[in-house]
Amino acid sequence: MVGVTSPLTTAQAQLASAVDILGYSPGLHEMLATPRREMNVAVPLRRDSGEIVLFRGYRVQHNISRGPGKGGLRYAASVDVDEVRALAMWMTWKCAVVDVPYGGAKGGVTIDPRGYSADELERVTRRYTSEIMPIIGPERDIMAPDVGTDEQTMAWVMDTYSVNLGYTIPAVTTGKPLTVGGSLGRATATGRGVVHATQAALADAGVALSEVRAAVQGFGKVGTHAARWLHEGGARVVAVSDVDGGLRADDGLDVAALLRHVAQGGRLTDFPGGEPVSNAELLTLDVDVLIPAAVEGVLDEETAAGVKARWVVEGANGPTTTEGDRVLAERGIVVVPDILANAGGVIVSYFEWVQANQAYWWTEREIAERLEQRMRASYDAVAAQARSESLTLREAALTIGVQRVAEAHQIRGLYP
Ligand SMILES: NC(=O)C1=CN([C@@H]2O[C@H](COP(=O)(O)OP(=O)(O)OC[C@H]3O[C@@H](n4cnc5c(N)ncnc54)[C@H](OP(=O)(O)O)[C@@H]3O)[C@@H](O)[C@H]2O)C=CC1
Ligand SMILES: O=C(O)CCC(=O)C(=O)O
Repeated sequence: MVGVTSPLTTAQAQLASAVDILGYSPGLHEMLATPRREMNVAVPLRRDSGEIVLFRGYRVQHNISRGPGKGGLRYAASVDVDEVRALAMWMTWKCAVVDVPYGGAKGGVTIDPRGYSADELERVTRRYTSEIMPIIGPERDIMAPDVGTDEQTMAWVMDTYSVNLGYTIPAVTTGKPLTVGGSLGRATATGRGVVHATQAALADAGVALSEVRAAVQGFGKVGTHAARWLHEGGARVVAVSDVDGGLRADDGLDVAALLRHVAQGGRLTDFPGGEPVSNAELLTLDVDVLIPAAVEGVLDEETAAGVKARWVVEGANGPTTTEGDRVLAERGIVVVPDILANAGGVIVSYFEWVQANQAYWWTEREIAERLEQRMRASYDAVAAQARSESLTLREAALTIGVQRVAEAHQIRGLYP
């Protein structure tokens, strides 16, 4: 996507650094680096106009040693198999770091959803699901929304899977609408978890959320809720952006009014309560906390050199390249890594799957409390490892995640 370094290069370099710290053999490294299973499918679509177009679709199960594959489904024109491989690998370490009983998977279709009608997107989703039917299922691989997909997409996937098997199977997807077995709190979970991670990192430095100024890149399913929870927690959100650019207000944006404006169909950049700011400028604003919550690779070596925030909390997957990460570390900027910071989504997806399997629904308060507990416990374990081994938070999170996966292989007898 954005940037010169590909997401797969970044993901592989991160794994290599964890393997180096853990002292693993080349054979084990290769096993951890290699996706367990991949499907590459053609997804034809008859457009509303009658024209036939063809997309590529992928589902990559990077690792299934700790449980079923788990991870989102992305619709974007820039999707390719290597990006999906990287995202699937990050899911593996993420699920292990926050100790949910899953492996890691991800899916993608090379389609820009903005150019297609809802009926067309439904047909694409049903065809893609039918093509990958053999490898998904509530015990095999469970999908969730990612960039360009949403609750409706998950309802179509669940329905297609269910009608093929002849009965309703809500646990095949998470992030579904509540009416078909979705969970309270899933829609807001990733953004909420990002704010729990932010609070935990700030607390390590004796700083309260109410004392900080923050900028959020990306105003989708993650960014909107991150901005909202930051605002509600007393932080001053001074800039937000979407693909068309951003808005800044040095005294703080009225996030509640901005969310209402966007919910009513307004463009973020047309909101009257701020000045324009570009996506590039947003990353180097004079803030305490920077939350990249859009796409990969935006914090490369050059951009990282200009970051003024003291904390970078990765709402997106892979927003920082390996070179960007080195520069941020050298400059003493604390990076709360994606596999920890944005894990709130998969944590509540896990709660949704548990509820669907038991056909018993929890209250919103139970979900919020359990999410916070798990985010806090995961952050504390990563921070303790970072302190005791003199690692960055990313190195600590990766070594915890990679080690848990390697141990699962070892105990199952799959050690090479
Ligand atoms: N959804 C989830 O639960 C989880 C998502 N993530 C990760 O978080 C990130 C965002 O996902 P999500 O919020 O779900 O996706 P959405 O599609 O809901 O939102 C993406 C946002 O990023 C904006 N955007 C797209 N391209 C750019 C760009 N080049 N520069 C700046 N902004 C851009 C979009 O703008 P516009 O709307 O105008 O297109 C939109 O505001 C991804 O990396 C995803 O993998 C991680 C964990 C869980
Ligand atoms: O909720 C999930 O299962 C996974 C969400 C996701 O794709 C991610 O965490 O990157």
